[in-house]
Amino acid sequence: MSQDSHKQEAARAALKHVLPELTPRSILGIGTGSTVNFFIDALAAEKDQFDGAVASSEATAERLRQHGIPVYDLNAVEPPRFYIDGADEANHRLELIKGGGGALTREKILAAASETFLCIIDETKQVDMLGDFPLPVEVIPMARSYVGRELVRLGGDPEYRAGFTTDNGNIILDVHHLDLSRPIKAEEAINQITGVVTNGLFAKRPADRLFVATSSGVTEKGR
Ligand SMILES: O=C(CO)[C@H](O)[C@H](O)COP(=O)(O)O
Repeated sequence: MSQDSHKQEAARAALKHVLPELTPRSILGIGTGSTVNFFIDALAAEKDQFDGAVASSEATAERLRQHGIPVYDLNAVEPPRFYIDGADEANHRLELIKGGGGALTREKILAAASETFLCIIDETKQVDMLGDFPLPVEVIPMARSYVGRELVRLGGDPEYRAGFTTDNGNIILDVHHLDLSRPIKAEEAINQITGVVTNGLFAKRPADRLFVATSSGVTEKGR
């Protein structure tokens, strides 16, 4: 099975989990990326079963609208019943690295604001220790050099994501070689740097449930 088929399988498993809990008033938080796109495409057939969605990016909002799914401002609705999103890495404690697509800040807001965070990945994203994937850090543009120097002081090797601007008008530094053996500490330390909007470690708010698509089917892990 291809990686895309695995992503699709994980998305289908999450949808199966979500559907029995939806009411016509339910709001869903929807993440960003190729795995979640499979979820959105499958969700479209069920759009009568819930009210609408809050999107973690302009790209996701556009895809939802194309399917006729209403998209709301987070401030205008009740807390989303579920937040569904992919990840770049997930460890056995369901801590994640996210932000490969650059939507990490809105993703973190939705993960925080939603009742239950479901993460959908293919098996290539499963790791024993976070950190092979460079950690995305969203930064206010004028603080780029300062934040870069501070990240070096923390042991990292930041790389400017050239030509990319987030939906919030900021830049991304992808940080290699950080020691993420204590993910909550690292998440807090990086967020303390003035000029950092947030970083892509989801350790203080890990996923509640992880759906991992493997060659022998989808496994589910909960916290
Ligand atoms: O965090 C993300 C976007 O900011 C994505 O969830 C992450 O990059 C995984 O993407 P994909 O499903 O395309 O592999």
